[in-house]
Amino acid sequence: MTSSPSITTLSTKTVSRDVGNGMGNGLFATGDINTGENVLHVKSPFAAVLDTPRLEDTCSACFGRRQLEGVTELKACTGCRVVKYCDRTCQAKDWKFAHSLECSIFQTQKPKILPNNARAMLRMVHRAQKHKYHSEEMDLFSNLESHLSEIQQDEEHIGRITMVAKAVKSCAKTDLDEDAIAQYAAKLDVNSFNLTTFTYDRVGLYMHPYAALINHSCDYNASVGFDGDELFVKAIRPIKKDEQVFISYVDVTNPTSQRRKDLSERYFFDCICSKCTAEETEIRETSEELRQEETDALQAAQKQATELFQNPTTDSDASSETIEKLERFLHIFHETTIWPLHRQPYPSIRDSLILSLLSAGNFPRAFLHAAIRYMKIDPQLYSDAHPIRHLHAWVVAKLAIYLSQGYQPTPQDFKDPIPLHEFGFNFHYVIWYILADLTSKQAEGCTVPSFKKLVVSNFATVDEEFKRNGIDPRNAKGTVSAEWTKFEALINRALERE
Ligand SMILES: C[S@@+](CC[C@H](N)C(=O)[O-])C[C@H]1O[C@@H](n2cnc3c(N)ncnc32)[C@H](O)[C@@H]1O
Repeated sequence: MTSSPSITTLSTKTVSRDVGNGMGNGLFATGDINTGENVLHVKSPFAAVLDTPRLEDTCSACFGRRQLEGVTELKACTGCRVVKYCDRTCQAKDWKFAHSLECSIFQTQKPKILPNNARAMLRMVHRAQKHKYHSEEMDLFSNLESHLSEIQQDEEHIGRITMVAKAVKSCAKTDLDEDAIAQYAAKLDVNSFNLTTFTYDRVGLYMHPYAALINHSCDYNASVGFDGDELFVKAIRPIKKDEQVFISYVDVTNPTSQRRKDLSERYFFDCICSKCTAEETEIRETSEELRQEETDALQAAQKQATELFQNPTTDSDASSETIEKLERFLHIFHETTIWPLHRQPYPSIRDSLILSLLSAGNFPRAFLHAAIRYMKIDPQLYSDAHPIRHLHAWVVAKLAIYLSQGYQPTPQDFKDPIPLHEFGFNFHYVIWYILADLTSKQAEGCTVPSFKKLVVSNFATVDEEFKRNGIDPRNAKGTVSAEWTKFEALINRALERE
C-alpha cells in the first residue's frame, strides 16, 4: 500500500510503501528530484532532545541555531534549571512543545539529570497522552520497526532498554506499562537520527516517524541535515520518479566489514547494497595484485591502527600526547607509501587530529590538515553536492580568515613542521576562491538554509573587502590562480613531511 502523508508540518516528494525483501517500509520519489532539492522537510520534530553535556551550552529550543547566528548568553529555565534558552521566544516555544509537561519531573530528579533517550521518551509519552500528535504521526510511529525480539536475545541490550523504561515509568505521568514504554525505547534506538547543528556538530537525538521510514544504502542518494529543530533530507544526486530514497546510517567511508558490523549491531540487518557487493570483489582482486612486501606493509600499518582504535581518544582531546599519537599514526600510513590518503582509518585519524589541534589552539597546523582534507581527500570520498564536502571547505576558509586577521603565532607555532610564516601564499585570494566556489555550488549543495546563508554572507564580506581596495578578483584570474598554485604547493609540502 502507498501513502502520502497529510501531516501539516511536513512537506515531501515521497510516498511510503512496503519494499519487500526484508526491508520493511521505505520512501519512494513521487517525481524526479534534482540534486540539492528537498526530498523531505519536517518543520517540527516528533521528539528532539540535547545530549546531556550540551544542556549546559546549547539552547534546548533552537538547538544552537541562534547561538551560531550571534546569541551569546543562555538563560536557564527558572523552574528546573536543567534546560537553557536563548531568550523568552525560545523558552515559550519549548514550553508549548513539551517542557510544560516535564519541568516538574526534572525538578524532582535533581541533582540527577535523565539521559537523552529517557528525556526523549518522556516527551513522546506525554505529548501522545495530551493528543499533541497528528493521528497519522501516531500511526506511523506505531508501525515502525522496533527489533524488540532481536534485542531480547542480547542480555546487555535488553538490560539497557528495561532500565530506561523503568526510569521513565517511575517518573512519567502515564498509564502505559513498562513493556509499552520499552517498545518506545527500542523504536527510538532503531529510528532516531543524530541531531546536529547547521554546521554539522552533533548535539542530541531527533525522532520523526515519517523521516524514520528512509532505509539505508552505502550507495545512498540523499543526505540528512538539521537547521535548528527542522529536518531536511536532500537529494545528493538526481533521484528518478518511483526510485527508493536511501540515506546512510553509518560512516560509509569505513571498509565493508566495519559497515556491516555497525549496521547489524544497531539496525539488525546485513547490507547487500551494490557498494558492499562491489567492494568485496575489488578487495579480493586488489590483494591478488599486491606484491608480498606491499601486503606486509599494509598489514603492519593496519595492525598499528587497530591498536589505536582499541584505545580511542575523545575527539577533541587537546593534550600534546594525543596530538603526538595521532601524528605518529598518520606517519605510519604515510610511510607505507601505498596506503591511499582517503582509505580508512587514515582520514578518520586526520579528522580527530584537526579537532585536537583546534582544541589545543594550534590553528596553523589545524589549517594545514584541514586543507589536505579539503584538497586531497574529500574529492575522493564525497560528491560535489555532499554536505561534508561543503562543511570541510568552510572550515578551511574560516581558519584562513582567522589566521589572516592578526593571528599572533605562539612559540609552539615556530616549532611546527611548516611554520605559519613559511606558508607563502596570499590568504585573501585563497579565501576568496574557496568562498566563491562554495557560493557558486549552493543551489546544488545539500547543506541546510542557515549554512548556505552563512557561506553567502561571508563571501559577500570578503568580496566587499576586495572591492574597497579597488580589486575585483574575478578580473584578476592570473593572480588568483598563482596564489592557488602556491597554496597547492604548501599542501604537497605538508604531505611530504607527514
Ligand atoms: C530507520 S528504520 C527504516 C524503516 C523501516 N524499513 C520500517 O519499515 O520501519 C531501520 C530499519 O529498516 C530496515 N532496513 C533499513 N535499511 C535496510 C537495508 N538496506 N536492508 C535491509 N533492511 C533495512 C532494518 O530493519 C532497520 O533496522
